[in-house]
Amino acid sequence: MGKRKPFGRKGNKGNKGGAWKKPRTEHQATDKEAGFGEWVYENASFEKYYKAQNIVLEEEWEAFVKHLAMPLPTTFRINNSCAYAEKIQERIASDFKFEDLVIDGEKVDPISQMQWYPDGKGFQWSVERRKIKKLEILSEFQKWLVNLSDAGDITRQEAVSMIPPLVLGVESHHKVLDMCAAPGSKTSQLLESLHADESKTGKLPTGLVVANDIDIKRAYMLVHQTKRVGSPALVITCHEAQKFPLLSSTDNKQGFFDRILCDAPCSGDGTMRKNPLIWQKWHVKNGLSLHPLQLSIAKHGTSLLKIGGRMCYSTCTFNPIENEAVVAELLRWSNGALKLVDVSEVLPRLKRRAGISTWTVMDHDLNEVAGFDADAEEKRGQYKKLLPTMFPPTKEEAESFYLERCMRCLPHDENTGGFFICLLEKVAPTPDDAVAETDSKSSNKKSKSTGEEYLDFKDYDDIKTSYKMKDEFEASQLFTRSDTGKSVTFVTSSVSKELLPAMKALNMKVVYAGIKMFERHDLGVGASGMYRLTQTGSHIAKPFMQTRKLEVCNRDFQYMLERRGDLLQFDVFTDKLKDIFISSPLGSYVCTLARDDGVPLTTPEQMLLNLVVWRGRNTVNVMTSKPDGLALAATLKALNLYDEALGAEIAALKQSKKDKAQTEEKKSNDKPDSNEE
Ligand SMILES: C[S@@+](CC[C@H](N)C(=O)[O-])C[C@H]1O[C@@H](n2cnc3c(N)ncnc32)[C@H](O)[C@@H]1O
Repeated sequence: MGKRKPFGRKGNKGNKGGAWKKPRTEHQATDKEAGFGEWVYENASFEKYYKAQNIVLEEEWEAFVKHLAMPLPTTFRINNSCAYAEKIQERIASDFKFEDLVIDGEKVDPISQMQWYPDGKGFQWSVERRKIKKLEILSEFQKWLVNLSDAGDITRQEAVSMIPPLVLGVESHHKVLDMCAAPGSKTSQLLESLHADESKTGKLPTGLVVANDIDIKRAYMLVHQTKRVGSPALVITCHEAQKFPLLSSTDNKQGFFDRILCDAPCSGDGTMRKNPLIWQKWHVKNGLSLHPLQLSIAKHGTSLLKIGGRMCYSTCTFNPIENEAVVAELLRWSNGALKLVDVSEVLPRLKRRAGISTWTVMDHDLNEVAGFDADAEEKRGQYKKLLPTMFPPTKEEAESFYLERCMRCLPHDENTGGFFICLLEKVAPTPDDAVAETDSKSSNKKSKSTGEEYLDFKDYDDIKTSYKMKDEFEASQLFTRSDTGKSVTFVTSSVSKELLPAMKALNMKVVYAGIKMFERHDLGVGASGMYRLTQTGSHIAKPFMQTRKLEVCNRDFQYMLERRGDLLQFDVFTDKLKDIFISSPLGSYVCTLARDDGVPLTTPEQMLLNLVVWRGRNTVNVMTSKPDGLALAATLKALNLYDEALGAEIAALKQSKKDKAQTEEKKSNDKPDSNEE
C-alpha cells in the first residue's frame, strides 16, 4: 500500500497493493470545494474483507480498486416519456460528441451511448460532472443538459442505478411499490415506464406507483424529484417499509402490488467513486448491522406482493452479507413460495457477474467465522452477535436457490459504481401472508403514519359549469388536501378507486398524491368560476372541457410562451386571437398550437403543446412554470416550429424593459428624499 500516481495517466505503473491515494495536486482545489479535505483511497479492512469474498478474482483486484478510486463518468438517460428522443440523440451526434477535446493536456474520449441501455437512450462520458460545470468550452453543453433536465427530457443518474427499474419491468397496468424510494431517481424511472404507452395511446395508465420512505424530509425530496414526471398515478407515503400497512386489494387476494422495488438501505461501498468518505468510514460492522433490517424490509415486501408479482431487491454495496445472504434467507424462509427469476436475457449487453453461493463471514475484528455457533454468538455480546442468516447456504440449499441468477456490477466492467440486483417472483403465499391476514388490522395500527388526509372534493359543480366538463369526467378523481382545500388534486381511477380507499381503511396518510389540476382563486366581480386550471393538469382536463379551449397560431404560441411572467395587452396578439380575448369572459383558457402548415399534432404533441393562460380584465397572463416553459420551447425547437427571429425580438424587448426598470430604480435611489434635512 502507499501513495499512488494518478491512474489512467502516464506513469501509472506498478500498483501492487491495491490502495490508492488521491493525487493531491490535481484534485486539491476540488476536494476543498467539496468540503472533504484530503482523503485517501485505501482501507486495509476493506481490502482484507473483499479479498476473502468470492466476488473479485485475484488477477482483477488491481483493476477493481483502481476503478473504485477514479471519479465516476457523467451519465444520463433520455427519459422514456420524452417525445423527441431521436432529436436529442441527433443533437449529441452532431454538436456534442467532443471528438477532439483535450482537458488538462489529455485527449478525452467522446460521449458514447451505453451499449447495454435500451434503445440507445443512455449516455456516458468520462468527463466528470464537476468538470463539465467548470470548463468554459463545455458551457453550452452544460446549459443544454440542465435545460433538458429541467424540462423532464433527460435524467442525470448514475448508470448502475438505472438497472433495477429496467429489470423490474413495469407496465402501464401494474400497481408498483417503491419501498425505500428517496431521493427518487428510480421512482421517476418507474413512473416513466408506467406512462410509456401514454404518448402512443393518449390513455392514462391503469396502474399506479406508491413511493415510500421512512424519512419525511427525504419523502419531500421525492415530491420534488417526481414533479418533472407529473404523474396522476403517484402517491408518496412515509412509513417504515418493514411495517408498511398490508393494503388489501378489492378482489381480496393477498398482496396489493404487482411489482415492488426494494432498494434497501445499505453500507453503500458501491458508491465510493461518488462518495470517497466511504473509504475512511468502511467497517465490517456496517454491513453486519444492516443485514437484519434489509431482511425484514425484503420479507415484508413479499407479503405486500400479489402471487405472480415480482420484487426487485437491490443495494449499492458489494457485500454478500447484505446481498446474497438476504436473498438466500428469503428463499429459505419462503419454502418455495419465492423463486429467483433468470434475468440473463434482460439487458443482454450489460457486463455483470453472477451471484455467489459461498462467501466468508467475518466478525467485528475481521476474524473469519466458519459457521454459526449459537453459544459462541451469545458470548460475543448483543452488538457483535452474528446471525445464522448471514452464513452461506448449505450445498443442497445452494442447488435449489440458484443464487447465480443475482447480478453484481463491478466498477471495472462498465466503468460504473458497484451494484447488486436480483428479481424474485412470488409463486405461492409466503409464510407471513397467513399471519398478515389475521394480524393486519392490529399491525397496521402500530405503524405510524406521517402525512395528510386527502378529502373528497366538494366543489366540482363550479368546475363543471366553468369548463363545461363532459359527463365522462370522474369528479371522484379530484381531491383536496386536508390543510387548505385550495389546491385540487387529480389522481388516476386506480388511485381514487382502489388505493386511497384501502389506505383510508388503514388510517394511512399521504405525503403527496397525483397532480394539481385546479386551484381556488378569488376572481372578483365578473369572473365565471372559482377554480383556475393549472398547466400540469391541462392536457388531462382538456379532452373533457367543452369550452375555454383556444387554437393559436405558431407566432402567438411562441410569443405567449416567451413572455411568460409578463402581463400581455390584447393588442400584442394577432388580430384573430386579440378579438377572441376581447370577447371572452375572464378566467382560464387552454391555448393549443394549431400549426400554420396545417399538419395535425401527434398524440404526444397534443399532450405537450398547450399553454394555460389567465384572461384578466385587460391583460393575458401565461400560467406556466419555468420548467414547463422550457419543455415547451424545447419541443417547438425539436419540431422545427421555433422562430429564431421572433425569439431574438422578444429577448431584445425583455432586455430593454429590464434596462429601463434598472434606470428607473437608479433614478429613484439617486433622488434626494424630500424629508431629508
Ligand atoms: C439506497 S437509498 C434509496 C435510493 C432510492 N431508491 C433512489 O433510487 O433514489 C435508501 C433509502 O431508504 C430509506 N430508508 C432507510 N430505512 C428505511 C426503512 N426502514 N423504511 C423505509 N425507508 C427506509 C432511506 O431514508 C433512504 O432514502
